Amino acid sequence: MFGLFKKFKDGFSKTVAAISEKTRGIFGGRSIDASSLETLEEALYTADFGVATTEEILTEIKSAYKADKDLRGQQAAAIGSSVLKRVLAGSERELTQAPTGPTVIVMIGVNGSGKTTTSAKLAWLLKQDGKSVMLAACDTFRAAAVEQLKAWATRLDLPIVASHTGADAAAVAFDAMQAAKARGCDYLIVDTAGRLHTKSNLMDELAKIRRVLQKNDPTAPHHSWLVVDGSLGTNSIEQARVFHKSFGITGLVVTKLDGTSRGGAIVGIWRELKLPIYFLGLGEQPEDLQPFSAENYSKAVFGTE
Ligand SMILES: Nc1nc2c(ncn2[C@@H]2O[C@H](COP(=O)(O)OP(=O)(O)OP(=O)(O)O)[C@@H](O)[C@H]2O)c(=O)[nH]1
Repeated sequence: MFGLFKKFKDGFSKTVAAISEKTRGIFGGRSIDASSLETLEEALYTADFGVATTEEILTEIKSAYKADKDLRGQQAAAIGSSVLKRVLAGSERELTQAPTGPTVIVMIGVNGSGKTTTSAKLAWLLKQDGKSVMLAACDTFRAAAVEQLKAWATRLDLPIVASHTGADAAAVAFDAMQAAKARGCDYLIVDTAGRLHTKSNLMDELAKIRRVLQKNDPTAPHHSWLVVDGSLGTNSIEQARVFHKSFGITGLVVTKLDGTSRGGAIVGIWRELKLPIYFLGLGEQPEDLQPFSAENYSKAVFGTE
């Protein structure tokens, strides 16, 4: 659904530029040599592909180079791209709808990771697909968060249940769930306050939100997604691990990849956590949330299309 290769290409342009600057455009067409292999290795580390993936890519390119001293940059890029696709096998997951009632998606993450923006973008995407969506403004902690989501709801013409800053987030979730059911909505997207996984009172709040959703539907929430700031690179892995342990994350959204040269981090995140990646944030506009595609990603970062 919705996948657009151009969005991936544009979204990862900083990562691609960083690799190509370092390697002086190795994938452009000229032949590979020992020194370009070395700079490629450096470039892959800089783009945050991590040790295991960088080694895997290099090993395969080196063995192709051994067999053919005239190996072209484009062939090396195709090898890199196919290694990525292999490593990322199983990482994509399409958003599915629950058999009955609203499918409830809860957005979780540390402060500023992009939860509010992602909630709005996802609602827009689903609306484009003909689904009815309701937003729940459960970030009652950050002063401007409720207004921010309300502004998105107005801009995108979406229903929203909101209260005031400081209100009980679980009470908002309860009301939103009832409203979504009463309206027969296909999806309910619950934005929550940013929190550090070390703050137990805020982690308790998440548990409470989950409990009140379950009062209305024992199978809810159907998705508990951790929204991860991709520009933090592999530093976000440990954070994700702890969230997963204490809350049971069912998937990831990786945001802000358009603003970073560390787009390789996605591979490390997948290798370490093995949590499905549903969507990527590749910009600030509604259409910049894209379903994760290992194929598009692999092609975009190695410029093989
Ligand atoms: N470039 C870019 N910016 C993004 C993306 N996603 C979010 N942002 C920006 O990141 C900033 C923080 O996003 P929010 O959605 O407010 O983050 P949040 O997680 O709701 O923040 P808290 O409620 O404080 O935890 C905003 O300025 C967003 O516009 C993205 O994919 N690309």
